[in-house]
Amino acid sequence: MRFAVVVFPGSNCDMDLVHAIEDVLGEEVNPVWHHESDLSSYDAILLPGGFSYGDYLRCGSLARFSPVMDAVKKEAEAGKLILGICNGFQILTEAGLLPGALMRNDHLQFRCELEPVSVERIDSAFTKHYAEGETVQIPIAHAEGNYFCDEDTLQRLEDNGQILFRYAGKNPNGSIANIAGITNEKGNVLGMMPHPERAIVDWMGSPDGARLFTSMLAYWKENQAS
Ligand SMILES: NC(=O)CC[C@H](N)C(=O)O
Repeated sequence: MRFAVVVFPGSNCDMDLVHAIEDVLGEEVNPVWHHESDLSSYDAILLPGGFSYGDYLRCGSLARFSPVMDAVKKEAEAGKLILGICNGFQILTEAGLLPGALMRNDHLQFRCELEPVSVERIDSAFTKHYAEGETVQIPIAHAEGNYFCDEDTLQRLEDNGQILFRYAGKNPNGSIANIAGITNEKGNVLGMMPHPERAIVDWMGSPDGARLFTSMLAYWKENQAS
């Protein structure tokens, strides 16, 4: 399986993601500069965390105009797996690949802490290696993780099972319905505020993020076979 990690000016979790894919999966992974216009040779595209374009105007609002985003949209439509983590999630909402928006945390502080997160369904491409009803520990690190959408959109997210992760402890940012991560309707595009690449082995505080990556690989292998 070939992974692309898109690097925007201001990304700072790109190499963490590259190492996570190498260490957890041992699969091929390439950092790809945001000027790239063809991602067709990749099976999965990862948008990392950070401060793209210095978070000017609004997190992700400038990165969504990067040339690479047309290619990301094209591969998303083709059904490839797209994962946006933190700033990557913000870019996916700004680009319209996911509904809703990420606003400033309600307390206006940057929060960096290990967070209990409930896995809402395990029949998705990203969560098949988790257990039903499991609460995992994955760190957050953001100032704008306060997910918001209108009531109709929220109802649709709930009805379609698009909410994959919710904060299971005290809501750390004011996010509506405790949302920590959502997919698109087809389920191949995931945006999440917690950082699974920062939780892949015990010494990091939790190994729980690793299974998100192993889930993606297992899903891809199954789809290859069919
Ligand atoms: N770790 C990150 O990706 C941070 C995202 C964004 N810069 C924020 O503070 O919300």
